[in-house]
Amino acid sequence: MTTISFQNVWKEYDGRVVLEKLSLDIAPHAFVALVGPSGCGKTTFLRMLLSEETPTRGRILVDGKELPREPTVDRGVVFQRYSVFPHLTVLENVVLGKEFAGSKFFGALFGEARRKVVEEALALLEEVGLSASLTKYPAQLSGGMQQRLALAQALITRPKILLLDEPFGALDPGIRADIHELMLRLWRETQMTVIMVTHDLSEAFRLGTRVLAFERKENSLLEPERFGATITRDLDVWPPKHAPWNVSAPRKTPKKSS
Ligand SMILES: Nc1ncnc2c1ncn2[C@@H]1O[C@H](COP(=O)(O)OP(=O)(O)OP(=O)(O)O)[C@@H](O)[C@H]1O
Repeated sequence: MTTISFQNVWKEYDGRVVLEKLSLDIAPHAFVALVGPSGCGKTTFLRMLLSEETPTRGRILVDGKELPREPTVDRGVVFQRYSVFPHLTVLENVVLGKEFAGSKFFGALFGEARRKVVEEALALLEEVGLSASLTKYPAQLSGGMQQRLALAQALITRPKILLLDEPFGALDPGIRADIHELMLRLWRETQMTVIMVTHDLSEAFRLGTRVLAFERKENSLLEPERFGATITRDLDVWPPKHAPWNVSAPRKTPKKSS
């Protein structure tokens, strides 16, 4: 079980404050949804958790230890415009995700080990609805299918922390609802902590156990670069999604008002 702690974290670019005074503890196995206006620093928050960016001030601790300086396979990510490997087929892309995780030196898997990974990849690809496209290349897939592939590639390593930057925004509503179910099932079946950026509030509450809103609290007309965004709302979502009685709760589709 993984705990994440932000201790007075600030992020500035060339003296421009993007994020400020971020202090929060994320409980083990949380599913945190981040919402906020465009440009308020949500992706920057994820990139700091991935070690693609470092805080200008403050500390980020995972299980009580400072984050490693480099990205590691126990932190998976799916970005909105994630590029899978164009020269590999759908199946090869997912298998490669596991091969990266299996060897520090990116060694290929052979024999029984490879057979098991291929089986796992096939099962995951079926869950994301790509079974009929195993031998296709990413350029032959729609944008939505490419995102499902990116998700399968990230999930096959069963990361301890999964970071999602609007991964479902491009999917059509039917597939999106199916992937929501898949995402919740995978999250429940593992100890994974998920942190997801979304612009869709209903998605935030549908998937999240906790919803964080980022916003700039103060603005200065004379010094527009002086203030960054911080957490302005921090809501626990009810009912708790960990509860066994909520696991197969039917989803209610809101009726459109005419
Ligand atoms: N490497 C960088 N160098 C300079 N400025 C950057 C860098 N990365 C991000 N920024 C700036 O930081 C601010 C926050 O960017 P970020 O992408 O984190 O916002 P966001 O909330 O994810 O936006 P959106 O919802 O539109 O995706 C933006 O003004 C952006 O221009």
